[in-house]
Amino acid sequence: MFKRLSITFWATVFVTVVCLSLVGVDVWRSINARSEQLLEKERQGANLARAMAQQADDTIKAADIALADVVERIESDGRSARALARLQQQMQAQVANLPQLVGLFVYDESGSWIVNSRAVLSQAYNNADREYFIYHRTHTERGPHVGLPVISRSSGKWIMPVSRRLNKPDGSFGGVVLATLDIDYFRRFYESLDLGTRGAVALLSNDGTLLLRQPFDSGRVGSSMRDSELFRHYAAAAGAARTGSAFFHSFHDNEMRLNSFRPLEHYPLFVTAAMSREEMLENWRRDTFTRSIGVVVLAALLGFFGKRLVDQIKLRAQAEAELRQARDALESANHTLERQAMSDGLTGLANRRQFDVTLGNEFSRAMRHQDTLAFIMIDVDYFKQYNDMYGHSAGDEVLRAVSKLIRALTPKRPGDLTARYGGEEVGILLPNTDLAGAQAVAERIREAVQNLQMAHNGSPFGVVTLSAGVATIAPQRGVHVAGMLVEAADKALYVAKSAGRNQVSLA
Ligand SMILES: Nc1nc2c(ncn2[C@@H]2O[C@H](COP(=O)(O)OP(=O)(O)OP(=O)(O)O)[C@@H](O)[C@H]2O)c(=O)[nH]1
Repeated sequence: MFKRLSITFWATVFVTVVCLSLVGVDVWRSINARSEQLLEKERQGANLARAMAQQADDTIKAADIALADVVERIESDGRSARALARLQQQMQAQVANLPQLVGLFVYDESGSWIVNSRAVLSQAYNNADREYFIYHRTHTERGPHVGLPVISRSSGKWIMPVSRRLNKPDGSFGGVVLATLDIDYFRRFYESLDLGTRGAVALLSNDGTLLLRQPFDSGRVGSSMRDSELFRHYAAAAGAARTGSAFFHSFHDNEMRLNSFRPLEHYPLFVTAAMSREEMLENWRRDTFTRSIGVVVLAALLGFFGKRLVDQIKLRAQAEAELRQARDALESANHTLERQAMSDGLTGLANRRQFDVTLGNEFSRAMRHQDTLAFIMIDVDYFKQYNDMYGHSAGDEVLRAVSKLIRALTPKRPGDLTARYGGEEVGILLPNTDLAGAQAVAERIREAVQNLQMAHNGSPFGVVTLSAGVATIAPQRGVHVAGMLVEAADKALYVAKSAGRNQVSLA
């Protein structure tokens, strides 16, 4: 089946396959590069989330340790002026040691300052209305509480409150110990993270309240994100599944981002590092676009030159087919010419030239193989009279009819040859034939012609007859030549004519 398809078909298939492969490989490479890029960004996001969670955990933990210490001292040393003075110094030292701490404060059960790290006690501020104060007054748990960021009444800065409850000796509410963390401390850290220009990070409580977001927007602090895709996903997960990455539309600006989220180890909070999908794929898009243009141009060039190549092949194939046709026509014309050159136009028998060539060849062969070569010379009787009586054309007809008969009755072995030897003479060459065999052939022909009963009033027989002379030779090198065989047959023919015609005579 394949053999029947032309070379141009295969060339077209080849060029098409090469072009499609080029485009296919590039598409495949692009898809792979995209997956790689996303995977790389996912890894980067996970690392950022880990760093953020660690930083938040460490920052809060350090403040919380200070708080626990203060709680322990007040509850064991009491609230005497001396004890508070000593505590104040210690608190001051703690704040100086921890850069994230803005201040440490102790409030009594009414929300008024008892002692703080600043050494200034103003009664102008009362924090009984703060969320963390209300929380501790209404909750008996002794653990730390991370509150919503607020603007500090004493410093005017954004701070994040971390607090613990103070108990009186009877276990009733005795006030609050508060550490205020500098929001700028978090923001500086978040700014150092590489999230691209459209990235965002956030610190949230496990109940879906936004504590802090970068880019910072004071209006969003404390807002609920319970309806966000991120929080719904996080809240539905449990255990190790709370650490992961997924694409979500931003709750704030609807941008599609890859969010890498992770809970804090010691506090009911979690962080998320989010990178814009558009931005993540920007490099990949640019790269793919440039490369695709290159590939398309390359494929177009390949296609263009491939088409030209196919056209050239087509033209060549056409030219070759035409050449083959011309060659075949020439060969057939040559064969015809050859045949015409070697045969006689009137009788269709071999002509004298072919006879001479064949005689030479067969004579040599007989000499080599020490075979006998026979020759019969046939001549139509009283043919001059026939021509004179019936006309030359009728004479030609007789020659044709006689030749046809002779050819039909001559053996068809290789080397046997019937040729028009002269005007109305026909010669039959019979290799490897003895005298008796050749005589039988001659006699059969003579009889058959006579039996044709072609009227010939110029002949004493009344019909066209012929005479034949038969000769054979077993050629020997240096003794015989081919002409001797013809000569002997000719002589025998003369004898047949002299003896009255319509007979076969042997040499
Ligand atoms: N129609 C025709 N006549 C031919 C052709 N070739 C030779 N002849 C004639 O054949 C005749 C041969 O005559 P001759 O050689 O005298 O012998 P004949 O008349 O046949 O007498 P015998 O051979 O002695 O019986 C001549 O008249 C030639 O013109 C030919 O191609 N066509």
